Amino acid sequence: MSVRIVDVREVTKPISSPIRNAYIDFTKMTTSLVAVVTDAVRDGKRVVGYGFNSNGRYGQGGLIRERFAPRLLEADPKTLLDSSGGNIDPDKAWATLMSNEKPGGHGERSVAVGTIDMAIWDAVAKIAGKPLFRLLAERHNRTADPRVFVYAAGGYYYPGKDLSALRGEMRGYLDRGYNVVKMKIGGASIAEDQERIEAVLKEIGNRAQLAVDANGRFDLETGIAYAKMLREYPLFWYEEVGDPLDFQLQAALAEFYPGPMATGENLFSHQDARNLIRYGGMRPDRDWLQFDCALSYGLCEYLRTLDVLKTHGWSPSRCIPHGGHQMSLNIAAGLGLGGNESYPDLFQPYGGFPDGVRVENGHITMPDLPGIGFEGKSDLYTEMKALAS
Ligand SMILES: O=C([O-])CC(=O)C(=O)O
Ligand SMILES: [Mg+2]
Repeated sequence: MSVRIVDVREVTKPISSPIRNAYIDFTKMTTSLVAVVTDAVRDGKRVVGYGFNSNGRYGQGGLIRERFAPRLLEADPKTLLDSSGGNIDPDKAWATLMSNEKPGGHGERSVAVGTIDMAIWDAVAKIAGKPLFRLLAERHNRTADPRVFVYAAGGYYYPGKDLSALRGEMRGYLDRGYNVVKMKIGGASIAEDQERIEAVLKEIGNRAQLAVDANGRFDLETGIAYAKMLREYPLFWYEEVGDPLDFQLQAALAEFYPGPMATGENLFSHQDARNLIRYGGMRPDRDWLQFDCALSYGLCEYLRTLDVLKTHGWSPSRCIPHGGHQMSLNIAAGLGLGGNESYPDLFQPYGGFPDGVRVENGHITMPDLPGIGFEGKSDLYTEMKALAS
């Protein structure tokens, strides 16, 4: 039985909150929600794949509706099929989306394509009748591991938030089963940030580790000043110190920071990822890579990024993607990434886990739901269904 994409729908939704990192506030943040409607039927229901983009970049309604969705809908349906003819080939769909696009200049376009790519993979796994993580493991001759490390990201600057509120937030994450928590730095003076870090470390004691995230705010001098302060603490990582494309800054920083560094959430292509690995001084024995497929041309591109890493001696287990969505949970469980971010109280209903999934010892276990598993998260699925119906 042949399959066809009959519609691609997009709606832009708010994911706003009054939080602030060192670079932006999220008072006007939005996301694009996409439905790829097929004519396939499984369990008596039409198969619809869903996707959305991660926080930090805004909804991509214009690009999706005007440029990318029409390419998919105008393509000869046969050119999008796999060799069996019974399912969509995500790489063929991806090539169609990217037809007549020049190389370079990754950003915004990569978010739009990543969002549609998520919906296509969801549809492909649903048509195959499998969880996406199991489909990926099979296609890559691996054994899926449904148990995935997750950490709690938060610790934002927030109007009126004092140290006791910050400590309370972190205590809440430990009570929910996390053993790594993350907080923002670089949005206050170094003395004030040090006070915030010490307050959190006192709160979490030896029950958890702390990661800190500067969101690309620092120049080299400030990044080094913070490195000298931070290296006195046993941190899980020091994240995104300077501009995402300033590989020389990242490499210079390694000389002042022996502990783990993390970066990559604002690199949007395998070529940019390769430049980070070539020139950024990142160390495969301790550092972490945070490329987020939902911002960077999707899973088809992420697979190319993983190939780049392999060529340069990096294990997929050094990747813990940004974004806190179920797509990266599937990639982690299927392809052996080191884990995934999560934001326990933010960006709902898009982030998080299917209903009933609990964090235990810093890990979740993926339920066996067809596709990415969105149908298992009722608040999210309510929004998705409204778009498709
Ligand atoms: O605050 C943000 O933009 C999100 C972020 O950096 C992260 O989750 O690492
Ligand atoms: Mg970050």
